[in-house]
Amino acid sequence: MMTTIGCIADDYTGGTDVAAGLRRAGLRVALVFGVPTPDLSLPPCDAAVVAMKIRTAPVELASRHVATTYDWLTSQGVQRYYYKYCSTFDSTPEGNIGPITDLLLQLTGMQTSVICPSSPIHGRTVYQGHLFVGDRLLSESPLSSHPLTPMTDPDLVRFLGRQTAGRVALVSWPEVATGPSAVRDAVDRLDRSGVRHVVTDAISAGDLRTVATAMQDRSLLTGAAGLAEAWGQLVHDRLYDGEARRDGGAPPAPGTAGDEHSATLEDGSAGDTLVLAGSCSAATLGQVSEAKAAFPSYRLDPVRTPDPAQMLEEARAWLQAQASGRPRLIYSSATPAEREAAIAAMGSRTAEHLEDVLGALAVHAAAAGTRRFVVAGGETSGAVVSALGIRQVLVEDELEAGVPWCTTEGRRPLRLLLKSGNFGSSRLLIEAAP
Ligand SMILES: Nc1ncnc2c1ncn2[C@@H]1O[C@H](COP(=O)(O)OP(=O)(O)OP(=O)(O)O)[C@@H](O)[C@H]1O
Ligand SMILES: O=C(O)[C@@H](O)C(=O)CO
Repeated sequence: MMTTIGCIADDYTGGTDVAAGLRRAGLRVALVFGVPTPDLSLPPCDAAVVAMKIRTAPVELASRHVATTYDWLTSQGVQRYYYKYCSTFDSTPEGNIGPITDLLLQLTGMQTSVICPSSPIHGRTVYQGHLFVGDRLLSESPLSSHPLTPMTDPDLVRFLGRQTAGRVALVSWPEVATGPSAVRDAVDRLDRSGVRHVVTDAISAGDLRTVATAMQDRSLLTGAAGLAEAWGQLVHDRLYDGEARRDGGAPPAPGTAGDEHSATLEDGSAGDTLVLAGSCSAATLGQVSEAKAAFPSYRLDPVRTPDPAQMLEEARAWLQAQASGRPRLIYSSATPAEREAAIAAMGSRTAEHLEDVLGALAVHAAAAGTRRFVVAGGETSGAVVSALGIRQVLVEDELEAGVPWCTTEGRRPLRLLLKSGNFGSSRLLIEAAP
């Protein structure tokens, strides 16, 4: 079986989100965490997602990781590439969306790419080049106070223009509404005039389908999970001509069936769930507040304990004192004012320290027998998954849109739910930890 789409996601929850979208499109999806090493090979799948931790990495480092990943995907037979960034375009004026797209254009030999973060299933839409979160402009949404990538400019053409030397232009909604050939003609025209990045409006799943149809034969598309799902549907229809979309379709693990994995875990340790929250998004803060009322919780508070080693020690002692077989929550999630106080107490590396502490706590819990981990936040998920040494997972059912369960291979699999900061209903953490 040929792997048709190779997707490079710039953070771990972005990886699970896009894997869920491709799976929803009916494709068999493999999900790899971190820069793949040459010894790693893909299981049979239609689409492969490599989830990386490069959203806020220095441009040079992120570019190196992407080039290595691109080569690896190519060595696995991939011929079409998707660069998945956040549906809220999380990045800084320095990068990395512009520089990484430029690099992938160069590697694929393409002149232009579409830039389409629209993901209506999550309430993200792009109109006249402006990114909306629900009914608010990006700059008026809670993303404007994100701890790592505060998004204060909703104009994607202008904002991306700061990240790249390439020309950026817009294909606006009236052209998208006209249909795939109008979009194709508009992009071709811009292509000929030297434009490298074409922001495309899209306010509905139908618009994404139009953009995907127009661009489906290109070697490189970029966007959030929405465009990937639309592209995945076209690929599915081509690969499985006339077949109904299968419900999911994770690739089978060598020697075991995914369902057996789930059954073992559900039988033995469903209650023994550790919830780790590092996301400070509005959605996560609401979910943490509900979860705190439902099961034992512990707050990592840099103001109370500014020394990271001591913070880890105290949290580990708390964890050890909890009865096993019950959900537990450890969180650093905080409001903007609390974060400011945290940074004043712990210093400029506060975010990194907190990620490290949460990762170390996951390792500690796994050694003590916990098999289910629920993690809130992309960077936080990256830290936890790396600390646990997880390289590859099967993508299974979504608990909520864009939040799928993932299962590791092997005799004692771990179940992971990696939740994007802004995703999910207020009860998501409770639903995830029965
Ligand atoms: N109390 C705190 N003070 C300062 N920084 C914090 C605090 N708690 C968490 N952080 C940091 O904030 C960052 C949150 O980013 P993360 O990607 O995990 O969540 P998110 O951005 O909401 O999620 P996503 O990327 O999925 O949208 C992490 O680096 C985390 O360590
Ligand atoms: O696109 C999104 O909003 C998410 O998949 C994400 O990238 C969160 O980090």
